[in-house]
Amino acid sequence: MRYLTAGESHGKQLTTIVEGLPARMPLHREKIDESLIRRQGGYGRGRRMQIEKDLIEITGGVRHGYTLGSPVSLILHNDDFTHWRNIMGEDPIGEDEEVRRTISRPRPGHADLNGALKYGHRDIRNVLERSSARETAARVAAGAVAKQLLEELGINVIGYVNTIGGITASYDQALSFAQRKEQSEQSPVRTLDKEAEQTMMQAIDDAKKEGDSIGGVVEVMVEGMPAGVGSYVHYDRKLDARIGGSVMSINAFKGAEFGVGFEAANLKGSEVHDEIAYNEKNGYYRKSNNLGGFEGGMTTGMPIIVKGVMKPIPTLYKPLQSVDIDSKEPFKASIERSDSCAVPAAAVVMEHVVAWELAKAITEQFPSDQFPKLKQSIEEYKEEIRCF
Ligand SMILES: Cc1cc2nc3c(=O)[nH]c(=O)nc-3n(C[C@H](O)[C@H](O)[C@H](O)COP(=O)(O)O)c2cc1C
Ligand SMILES: C=C(O[C@@H]1CC(C(=O)O)=C[C@@H](OP(=O)(O)O)[C@H]1O)C(=O)O
Repeated sequence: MRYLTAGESHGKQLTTIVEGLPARMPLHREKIDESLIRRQGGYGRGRRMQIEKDLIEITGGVRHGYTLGSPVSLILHNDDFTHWRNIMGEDPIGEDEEVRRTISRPRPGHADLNGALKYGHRDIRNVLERSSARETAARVAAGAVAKQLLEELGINVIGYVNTIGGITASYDQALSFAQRKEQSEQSPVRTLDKEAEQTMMQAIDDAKKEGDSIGGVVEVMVEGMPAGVGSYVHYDRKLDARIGGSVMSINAFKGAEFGVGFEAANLKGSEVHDEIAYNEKNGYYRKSNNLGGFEGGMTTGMPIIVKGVMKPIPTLYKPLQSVDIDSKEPFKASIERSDSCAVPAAAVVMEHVVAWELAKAITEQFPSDQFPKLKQSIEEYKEEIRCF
């Protein structure tokens, strides 16, 4: 499976083309919409999210609620385009001053300066339109398709907030998938810790008041993945590495860790490695899950626990020092309308990029032209490893 996205933040629409999905898989548009609406929410977002109402239009690859095996094409209209028609239209510009006004003061922390240098854009708008995290809506659409494939196979994925602006949620590690899902969905900051929620919201308000921004950590939990998905034989088939790369590809994400992650550096082997046990009902299982569901680039069959760290949003209402690329004079960076904290929204994005990588690995490993055969093959594999 693979997908491509196209579209600018204030352009007409975002397009996602998903290729390689099994044929005859049920696909519900409403479930994609649910994911998109969840991504739009979360405390700390700016005014743009009040303008957009992200709903998907399926324009190919699906008939009467089932995939055909042909590419699935998903369209997401940018409602804000009506305000940007002059600035973002594809036709050559005329003499209108308003249209020709360009952005020449790159924001530290965004893609502005590097993108301008790389593509030779003197108008930084040509960079920021595509580097904007608006594109994560198109990625969530692809992930929502992947989630439907996984759900049909009994695999569930949920993302929630672990830390915002230095405030870390504390919660019982034994919380079930269903509890994590319910609690995160009820929380305005999508955390599992009711007490930390208020302090997190206060931290977002404080940052906003100061014209500043804050980041955080999000966590994704996956239940129901059978052991042995992924591979140890080549770097590019190690599933934890693929997930890590995908998490890092989310705008503003700076790192990923599985299970105890970086803390492993401070622990002994006996404190890290998850002892192996067996019972007839479930087959092999681990007595702990310190490694977050991966060994040797393959799933262990334990829940996958992966964290991603998001830096603070680069656009600041109290802008940082920058250099105007026209005059070369020092200036304050340009101020674009912005979120002050997008960590809760990013939890939904990460949930969907992880889901994509899992669905992709499954369709590579099992026969996947026809969805009923894929489902049957996974059932047989689960039984095989239970008795192994
Ligand atoms: C959901 C989400 C919303 C974001 N909103 C903004 C925003 O409003 N303003 C901003 O400057 N950056 C925002 N970002 C972060 C930038 O898109 C990101 O920092 C930029 O693309 C540069 O890429 P890098 O940080 O990965 O290096 C957001 C990121 C995510 C995931
Ligand atoms: C549009 C989205 O996020 C945008 C991501 C973003 C950025 O620089 O990454 C900047 C802001 O764009 P705007 O200036 O239009 O308000 C965010 O709103 C979205 O998440 O759908």
